Amino acid sequence: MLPIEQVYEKIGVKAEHMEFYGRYKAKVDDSLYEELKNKPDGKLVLVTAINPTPAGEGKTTTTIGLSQALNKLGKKSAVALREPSLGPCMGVKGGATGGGYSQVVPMEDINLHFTGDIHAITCANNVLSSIIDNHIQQGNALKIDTRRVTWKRALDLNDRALRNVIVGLGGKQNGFAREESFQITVASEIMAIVCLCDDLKDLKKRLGRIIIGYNTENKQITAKDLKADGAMAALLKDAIKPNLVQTLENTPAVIHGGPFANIAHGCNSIRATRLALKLCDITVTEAGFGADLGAEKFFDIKCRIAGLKPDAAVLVATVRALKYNGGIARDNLSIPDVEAVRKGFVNLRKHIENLQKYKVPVVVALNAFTSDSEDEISFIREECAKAGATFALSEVWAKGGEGGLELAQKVLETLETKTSAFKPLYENDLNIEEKIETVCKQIYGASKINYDAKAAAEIKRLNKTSMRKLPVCIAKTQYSLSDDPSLLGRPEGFTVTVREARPSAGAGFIVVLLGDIMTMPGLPKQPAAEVIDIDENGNIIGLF
Ligand SMILES: Nc1ncnc2c1ncn2[C@@H]1O[C@H](COP(=O)(O)OP(=O)(O)O)[C@@H](O)[C@H]1O
Ligand SMILES: O=COP(=O)(O)O
Ligand SMILES: [Mg+2]
Repeated sequence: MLPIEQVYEKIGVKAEHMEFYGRYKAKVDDSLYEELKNKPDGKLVLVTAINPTPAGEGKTTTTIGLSQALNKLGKKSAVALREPSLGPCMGVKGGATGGGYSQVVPMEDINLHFTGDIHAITCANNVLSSIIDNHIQQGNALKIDTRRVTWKRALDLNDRALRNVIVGLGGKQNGFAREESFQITVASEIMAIVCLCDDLKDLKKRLGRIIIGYNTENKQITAKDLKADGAMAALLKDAIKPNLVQTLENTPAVIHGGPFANIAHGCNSIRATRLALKLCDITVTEAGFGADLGAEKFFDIKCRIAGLKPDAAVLVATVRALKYNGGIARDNLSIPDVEAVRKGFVNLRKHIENLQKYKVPVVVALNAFTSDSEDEISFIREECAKAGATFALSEVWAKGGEGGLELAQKVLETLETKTSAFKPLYENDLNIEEKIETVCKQIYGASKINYDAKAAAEIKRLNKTSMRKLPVCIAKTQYSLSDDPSLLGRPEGFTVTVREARPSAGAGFIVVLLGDIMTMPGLPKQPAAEVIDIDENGNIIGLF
């Protein structure tokens, strides 16, 4: 690693703009963006993927490798990534710093506590919870209905035992007993607000707008009603500043905000992306899980709110995920099987069609695994050609930037020869059901949408308020285009069920939960935590 100021001096960032967190990490405050804001933006490339296996298909790895390759070709390129959550780190997927020779470093720091942003977001979330319960204990002047507190406590871990708890037990001195639920911090509305706010002033306004629940006269109660917005903003003073680190090839990596894309909007912060666009020719960013989740939310929420216009999209596919979508069990995904690849190819084709609906040029990147066979790779290359999709084989995991030259050249060609006519999928003036229907039918391929009674009533109520014009943020399984994780490939003619709808008035979208999606994941049978350790020299081992 190079001392972090040496990495950023190359793209014009002076040390005086940087707040150092050791030699290899820094934060940057608004003064740098203020100096650069009249500069023209560089190009914006989104990296998304087909529906993944539980291990993930290499979007973050490809994002990093592509940017390294673009730098090798003499372009000034940076990555804009999300921060890892401790949930997956200790759970199934592990960290979120890429892999192989395409990683951001120092990976142990970034994957664990980084610069404390997610801890600060957890505290801001929970100071609001403590103020709510204290308000009720101290006479409840706002007449908060303790059965209708919608605000949840947060913790950045996978802990199913916290999904449904009771707080306030133990008698009068401990407050009023009520049902409570924890969500993982990356699903918190505070995380979304940090990712979508323009600056400190906007952050505070958004925090004040958070709806924490309703009172006994059915009036919605906000964080501002409880005078909590100031303290929350104070706790987030540093968390709203983007983090600067580097890749294994010493190229710039701006990392900030960490919402998942299944239970939240899945994109890194607007502030980090805007900054990267001023600092370099090509910003490569990513959005979580498959294009039905991360890319849809990147386009219809982040780009809409920020006025960003993506210039190209890289759609990551893997032989293993195509076979998984072709019906092969997880344990057999390394066995060559062109027939299974052919069957699963329908998923890739659907995502190509979906991305074309946003009028953004697409490049398919096949993220090569050592277990891939020549026949499987050739089949995918030929089928992409038949589908008229630009294709590149990416070996960035095994070779770093060197392995991404074909992909970088295809992306550069696309940027030079194809124009993006990006447009969100739906207009703000549709009502909430119409927005849900547009995404579910056009992107997922659903033929019918069912609404649980409670969700239908809440949507009916929201349509009568100014929140009718907000975009929807659909939470559903990442494994299937539908809301049923067992329906792989390209399911058609299916029905999805809206279980819950709730306003994130601060973030500026309506959260819509489909199927059995939960906002507090659980740990698996063998959590990654079991293989993480620290040796006598203080080196962390087992983190991946
Ligand atoms: N080509 C590859 N070969 C082997 N492992 C890979 C490859 N690409 C990614 N991985 C690993 O797969 C996991 C998921 O990669 P990641 O880039 O985090 O995917 P995503 O961002 O799509 O979830 C990581 O552990 C990463 O190291
Ligand atoms: O929200 C999920 O992000 P990844 O797909 O990068 O794990
Ligand atoms: Mg990722």
